Amino acid sequence: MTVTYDENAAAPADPSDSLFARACRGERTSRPPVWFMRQAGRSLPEYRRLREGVPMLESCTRPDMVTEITLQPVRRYGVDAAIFYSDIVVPLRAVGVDVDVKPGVGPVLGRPIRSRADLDLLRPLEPGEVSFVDEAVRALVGELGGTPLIGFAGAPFTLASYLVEGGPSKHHEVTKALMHSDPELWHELLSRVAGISAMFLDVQVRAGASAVQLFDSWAGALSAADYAKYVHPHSAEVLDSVIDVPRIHFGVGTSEFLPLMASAGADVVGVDWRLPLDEAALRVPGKPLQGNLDPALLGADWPVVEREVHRIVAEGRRAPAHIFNLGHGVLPATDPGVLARVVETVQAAGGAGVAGAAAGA
Ligand SMILES: Cc1c2[nH]c(c1CCC(=O)O)Cc1[nH]c(c(CCC(=O)O)c1C)Cc1[nH]c(c(CCC(=O)O)c1C)Cc1[nH]c(c(C)c1CCC(=O)O)C2
Repeated sequence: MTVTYDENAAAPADPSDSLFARACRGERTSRPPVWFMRQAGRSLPEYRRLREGVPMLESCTRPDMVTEITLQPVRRYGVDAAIFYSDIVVPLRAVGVDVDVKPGVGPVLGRPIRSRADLDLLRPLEPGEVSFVDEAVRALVGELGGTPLIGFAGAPFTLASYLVEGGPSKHHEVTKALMHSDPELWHELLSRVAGISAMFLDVQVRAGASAVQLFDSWAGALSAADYAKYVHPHSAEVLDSVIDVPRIHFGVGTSEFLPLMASAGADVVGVDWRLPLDEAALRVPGKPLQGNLDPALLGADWPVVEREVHRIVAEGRRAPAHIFNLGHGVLPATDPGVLARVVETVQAAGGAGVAGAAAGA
């Protein structure tokens, strides 16, 4: 026994040596790194206190608030990565789109974008228009030390759905009608949104983010054929533009076209709770996977949650590498105590302390 590297010991000083970064590169780790989508936010009392009286999108423009909110779950849970606190519509608002986030609803537009004339509203994002992002990322990278910071953006389809529908939509019917009736307008719209998302990621990466995640939360509303034709090229444009850091590509309900999500340019493929990770590993061979505990199950009795965590850790071993996460974001009513126990359980999995041999390091 010469290997002494303990993966549960204090994080290494360089985020690129972290367990999370190694898993992103496809290295097999002794236990999965763990973080949660929406780990910052309403499930945390300290978040609710800090946000009191400050509108969501305003909080995103205040680097002191962004920094504190991003750090809150890292302190509380000891997760293996931080995710930058912001929102997918922040860069849209920065270019002048009249969008707000309504509590309990989501992003809502003053006026939906549906015609060629409306496209003028979607001009390219200048980095200076989101200087508050640059500032907050730099502050965070300093505070986080060896813990990696994940930057993110909304994928073109998910953002376009909000823009075209004017708000959250169950069936995305106006969006789909536009996509099929006027493909030329559709592609121009997605290409503009892709440029904005790519620049939003670029700002975060240049400021020091260690990885990025592209969220295509509503892509699962599409058929594989429509995804391939109308969306894939634009998501690929965003992912291809990212330099030097790992790219996680996540969608909800996208199990039927997981290989397309991978081929759009993902280093890591995010999987929701519908598809077991061992099955996902067969669909995207060679790709590290991220996921996939059903966030709704966090409300079940602890033995249920614990069994699910163990199942997911075991199934994740069928992939080259696994990053433990939920299958979608933390729900606001989630008990933070349960998330803390999930982190503990994942971090104790896989023979903590005897990391080297199992990690094949
Ligand atoms: C679709 C989407 C949005 N925003 C986002 C997505 C993609 C991920 C997903 O599918 O969940 C991305 C997002 N939004 C937020 C983050 C921060 C980082 C994190 O994950 O912790 C991230 C990564 C903060 C937020 N974004 C939002 C909150 C809640 C705001 C509040 O405190 O009221 C947070 C913490 C608001 C928001 N913004 C959006 C919705 C649907 C909502 C919820 C509206 C509601 O139910 O009140 C759009």
